[in-house]
Amino acid sequence: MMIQTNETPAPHTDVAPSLHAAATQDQPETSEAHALRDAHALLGQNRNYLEQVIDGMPAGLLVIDAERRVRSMNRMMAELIDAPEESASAGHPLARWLPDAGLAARVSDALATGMPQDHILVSLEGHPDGVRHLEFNIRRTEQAGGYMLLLIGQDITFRRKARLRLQESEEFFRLTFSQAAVGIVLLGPDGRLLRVNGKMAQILGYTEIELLQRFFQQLTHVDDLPDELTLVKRLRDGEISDYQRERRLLRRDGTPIWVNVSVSTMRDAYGNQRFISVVEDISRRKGAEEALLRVINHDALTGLPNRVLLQDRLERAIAHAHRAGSQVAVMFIDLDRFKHVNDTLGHDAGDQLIVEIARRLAGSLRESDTVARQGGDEFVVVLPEMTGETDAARVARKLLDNLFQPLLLCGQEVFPTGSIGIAMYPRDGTDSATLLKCADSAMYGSKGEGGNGFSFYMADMGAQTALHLRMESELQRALQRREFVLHYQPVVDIATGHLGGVEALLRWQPQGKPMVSPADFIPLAEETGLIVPIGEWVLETAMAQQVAWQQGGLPPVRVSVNLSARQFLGQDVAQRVAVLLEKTGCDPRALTLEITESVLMQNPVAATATMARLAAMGVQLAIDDFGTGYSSLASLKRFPIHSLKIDRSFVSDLIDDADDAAIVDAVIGLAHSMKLNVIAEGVETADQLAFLLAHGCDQMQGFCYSRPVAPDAIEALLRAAPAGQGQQGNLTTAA
Ligand SMILES: Nc1nc2c(ncn2[C@@H]2O[C@@H]3COP(=O)(O)O[C@H]4[C@@H](O)[C@H](n5cnc6c(=O)[nH]c(N)nc65)O[C@@H]4COP(=O)(O)O[C@H]3[C@H]2O)c(=O)[nH]1
Repeated sequence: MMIQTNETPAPHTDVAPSLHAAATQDQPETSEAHALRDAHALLGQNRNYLEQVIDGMPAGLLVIDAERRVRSMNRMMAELIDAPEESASAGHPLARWLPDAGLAARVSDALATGMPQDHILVSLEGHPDGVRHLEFNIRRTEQAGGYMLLLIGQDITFRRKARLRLQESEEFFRLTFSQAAVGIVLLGPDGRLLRVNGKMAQILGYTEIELLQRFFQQLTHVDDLPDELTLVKRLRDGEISDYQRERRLLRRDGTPIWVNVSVSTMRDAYGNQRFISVVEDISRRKGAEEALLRVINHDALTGLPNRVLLQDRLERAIAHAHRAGSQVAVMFIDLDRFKHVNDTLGHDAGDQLIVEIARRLAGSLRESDTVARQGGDEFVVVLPEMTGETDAARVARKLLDNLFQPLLLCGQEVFPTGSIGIAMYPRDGTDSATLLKCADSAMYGSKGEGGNGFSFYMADMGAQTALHLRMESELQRALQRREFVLHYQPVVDIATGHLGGVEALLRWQPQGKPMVSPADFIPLAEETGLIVPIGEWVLETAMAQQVAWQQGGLPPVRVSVNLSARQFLGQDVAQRVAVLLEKTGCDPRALTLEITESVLMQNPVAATATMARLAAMGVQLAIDDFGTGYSSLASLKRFPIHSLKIDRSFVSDLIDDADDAAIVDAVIGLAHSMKLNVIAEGVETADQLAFLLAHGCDQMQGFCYSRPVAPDAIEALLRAAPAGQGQQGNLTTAA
């Protein structure tokens, strides 16, 4: 640095030799000269010192005169403005090194006003490291009557870049925070929301301001709150530094929304503990997951849990009961005659019925109970926390009552009923598979008792189920092996004792085994659907027999055939009968079809239509087991029937029970008023016969006349007494 002073324009180096020369002459030095020499020496020292200080300054210093010419600059300034040697730059105009209009203007101001000029930014292009940013402060000094300006410059390139970068990153973070696709929340240790971004507000349906007045405790679903509070406490206590969970938060309208929250702990600039929570809306994924789970765990038709979910619920109920020392009831429910609905009214009606049954079952139970669709027309109910069988029986009764409500299917009124089997945990089993198996067996027990009821599992039911299964396959084989035969029971005109006809009754004679009663296998055949081919065989055989007797020269005999529920309601029976009449050549007027009263009442509309078609063909129709189905005689008016068969149970107590006698009497009277032929079943004694005769009953069947017998026994009877003119006889011994 060149220090230019006012006392002499010459550099100090010029002064020193002369002073030195004066001292070397052998002349005594005057005290003035001595003082002057000392002063010069001191001045030289000071100047050196000053030059060193100025050159060592961490700032650049540049001195210009009033003409804006560079008078001097320190080394730092030379470096900053990329000027050559200090001396080489002296005398050059300032603009040569700092061609900046802003600086020039401030220089003018400083010269003109003497006011300090600060924070003047100058950017110099062309530096090998890129643009260099300098900050100048200007001070005016007076020297030798003129003004000089001191320009103090600092390289702020790095600081400026750093600030720019800081600004950029602040802006970046501000944008990231406000425009992030995830919700971001800053929380205080008490759970108060201190900052939230727009996405968070959007997820929850609040404004950002509204959220800032809330605590996370208010925004968390009650089911998730305990876990959340535990985790926040652990964060606060420093046990963990972050956590991540799937949670339900509450939207402004109170609806829950699934989110994924990642919470971590941090300290703010003042050292306060804060939690930063990143919240991601996962409701769509959860929705898809839940939809998938529903598909996996629920029955598509009814929306009820399926067997997968049932298994889970049952196991939970068992585990809970195990802990609580309570009981669980498992109910297996099977609809009675469901296949019949499917067959007669079609699958849509079947589906409709299943949906309605599901609704009724679910509506009869508490939320803690489970009703699942096991498949087809089978449902399973799990009742946790039972105190015993009485509890379970009460629910079963309620279920049956609620099922048995009229339902319109394809314009027809249907009264659904079901059979319920009940197994109890822990008495009948301690695992889900055993309990389900027991309930299933018990259900078969209930079916065997005629349906529309419930049975508890009993230890030997497993054996019964196995027996049923065996019989089912044996029945199937029986048809192929021709193990079925028909026996015929005479129907006698009471007044004359003449043979009025015969009833065909099925017998199963398995090879090498005792004969099986139809009462033992018809319900099973009905349940499994085997009754359809078996019934078809019966019809065809009975018709063929009727024709054979007639072709054998015997007088025409009326043959009655029993039609099962499934046969009558489940297939186009009129069409089948027509085909068989045609095939066998049987006269329709010689055929009576017997339908039980309960079958008629199951679906009166369909029954009327079928009966009308049969009657139009000339076939006669009889109501079997009358009195057991609770229908009134008046309700039979609409059916085109010819005969009424009074159930055996009324006839058997006729003599001892005045009520039964009154009923039989009333039935005979009313039936006659409706021009119906009355047949009494199961007449075993002469007293019963006498009563019936006295009360005008038309016909009878019973052991007192004949048991059901093989066809040749009937043939013998017919030969002895032609139909219509038959004589009283006793064929009982032939049975
Ligand atoms: N105790 C007593 N019983 C008498 C007397 N007279 C007749 N019986 C019995 O009463 C039943 C009358 O037939 P059902 O009421 O139609 O009752 C029938 C009928 O509902 C059904 N069934 C029999 N054959 C067929 C058939 O071919 N098709 C269908 N669908 N069901 C049949 O099986 C039931 C029982 O048939 P079965 O065992 O042959 O029993 C017959 C017959 O043997 C009597 O004086 N005293």
